Amino acid sequence: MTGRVLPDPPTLAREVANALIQRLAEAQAAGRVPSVALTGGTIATEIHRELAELGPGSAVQWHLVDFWWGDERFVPAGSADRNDAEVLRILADLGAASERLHPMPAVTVGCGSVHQAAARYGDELRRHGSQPGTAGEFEVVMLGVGPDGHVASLFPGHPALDAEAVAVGVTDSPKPPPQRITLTLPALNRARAVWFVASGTTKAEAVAAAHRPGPVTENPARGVSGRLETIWWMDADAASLR
Ligand SMILES: O=C1O[C@H](COP(=O)(O)O)[C@@H](O)[C@H](O)[C@H]1O
Repeated sequence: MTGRVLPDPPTLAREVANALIQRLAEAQAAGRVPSVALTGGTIATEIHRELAELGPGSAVQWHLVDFWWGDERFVPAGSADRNDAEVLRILADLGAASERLHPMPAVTVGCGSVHQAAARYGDELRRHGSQPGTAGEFEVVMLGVGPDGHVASLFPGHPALDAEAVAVGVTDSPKPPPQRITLTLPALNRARAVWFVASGTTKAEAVAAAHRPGPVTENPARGVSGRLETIWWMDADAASLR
């Protein structure tokens, strides 16, 4: 596990966006079509805005990247509550291929329950992973961290932490909105690299706890790591209690 500490949120966001661009370009140069799992959250929003600035003219072929989400709020498409609300437009502007954008299902008339929607997303990810030419794993999983140590929509003490399916529905998220879809620990752990992103003093205790050994159910961030790399990207405030 590696820690990268940047002085403040803007510097952190720029550094992570630059690193992601570099990682995607390297993966493409090595002949891979990388899959990235995006996250929601305060610092993630800033990272996405930096991608919008730095992405054009970079070495990344944006139409040859698959974008997935680690979790999503099960609300109507376009709702400001959705993790994909702003970044979908940013990715489209960068030239991402519409068939390589994989937003989690939104609430629509007749869409079924959040559990059915989660199962559909899991099927989509499994189908993609079994296609020839795909490694079936994420190049990078990005994860914001809640003040309670939640990652994606995997909350402390929640039964979803024990799920073995690829994605599950959550109906009782302690953080609103209550209905969410989340990738599970086994799915998030199918990653070459896991990058946690955390900023601000409200995250400091959760970040420190994630670095201590202990039960995953107390701090879900403890349960995720990359096969080749796990990086904690933090600003100085988030890193202050490590
Ligand atoms: O609800 C969520 O919260 C976390 C962290 O968000 P933040 O605003 O406290 O940084 C986020 O990572 C997750 O994707 C999201 O659904």
